Amino acid sequence: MKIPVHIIILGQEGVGKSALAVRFLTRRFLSEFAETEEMAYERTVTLDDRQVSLRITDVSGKSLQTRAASRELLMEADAAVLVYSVTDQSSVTAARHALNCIRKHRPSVTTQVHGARKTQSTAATSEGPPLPVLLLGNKNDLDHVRTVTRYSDTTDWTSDFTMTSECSARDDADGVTSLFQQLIRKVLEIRDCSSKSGRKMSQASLGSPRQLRSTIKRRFSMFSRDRITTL
Ligand SMILES: Nc1nc2c(ncn2[C@@H]2O[C@H](COP(=O)(O)OP(=O)(O)OP(=O)(O)O)[C@@H](O)[C@H]2O)c(=O)[nH]1
Repeated sequence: MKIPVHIIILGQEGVGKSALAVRFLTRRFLSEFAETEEMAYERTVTLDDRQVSLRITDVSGKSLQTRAASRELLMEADAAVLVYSVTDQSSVTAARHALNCIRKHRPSVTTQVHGARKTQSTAATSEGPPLPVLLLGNKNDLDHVRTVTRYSDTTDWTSDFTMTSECSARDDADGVTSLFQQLIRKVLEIRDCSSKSGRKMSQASLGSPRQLRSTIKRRFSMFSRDRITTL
C-alpha cells in the first residue's frame, strides 16, 4: 500500500526551491525554471521498503503570505522545507517570515536540536499532527560569494527546526536526497506513533477481555428478554 506524504517547500524567489524538488525526484539539475507562484510535483518513491506516494508543493514565500488558502495548504502538509540561499541574506529574513506563517497555523512544530529532541510531540492535536520542518541553506557551492555565515547567522533560531542543514542542489544530489529522505522518515515515524496510540485508545475504550465478555452477555440477555416479551 502506498503511503501518501505531502511536503511543502517555502522560501524567497530564486533560492532554488524548484531545483531542490527536481533534484530529489529525478536526480537531475535543471538550471532554468519558469517563475511560478506555486508548483506541485508528484512521484512514488521507495524508502526503507515502503512505497511513498509523494507530493511536493513548491510555494514562493510571497505567495504564502498573500495566498488566502495558506492555512489550508499548511494544514494538509505533512512536512515543510524552508529554503534560503547562502548567497542572499534577505532570503534568511524571508525564511523567518515563512516560519512565523507556519507557526500561526501549525503550532505543533516538531523540533530537534543536535540530535536531542527538544519538544517531542507525536500526538495529533486540534491543529493537526506535529509538523517536521527542515531549514535548508541552498547554493553552498557558491562559497566565494556567500553572505550568510555558516550556522552563525541562523543559530539563534535553529532550535525551531527538526533539522537544519546546508546543501547544493547543483552539486550534491546525494546530500539533497539524504535530507529529503530523513524528513520523510520523520513523517512516517510520526504517523506510526499516532496510529499506535490510536489503536491503544480504541482498545482501552473496549475495556479488558473480561469486561468485554460481561458487556456482550448483558446486551445479549436484554435482547433475549425483548424477544420473549414480544412473543
Ligand atoms: N549555483 C547554484 N545555483 C542554483 C542552485 N540551486 C538553484 N540554483 C539556481 O538558482 C536559480 C533559481 O532556482 P529555482 O529553483 O528556480 O528557484 P525557486 O526558489 O524555485 O524560484 P521561484 O520559482 O522564483 O520561487 C536558477 O538559475 C538555478 O539554476 C545551487 O545549489 N547552486
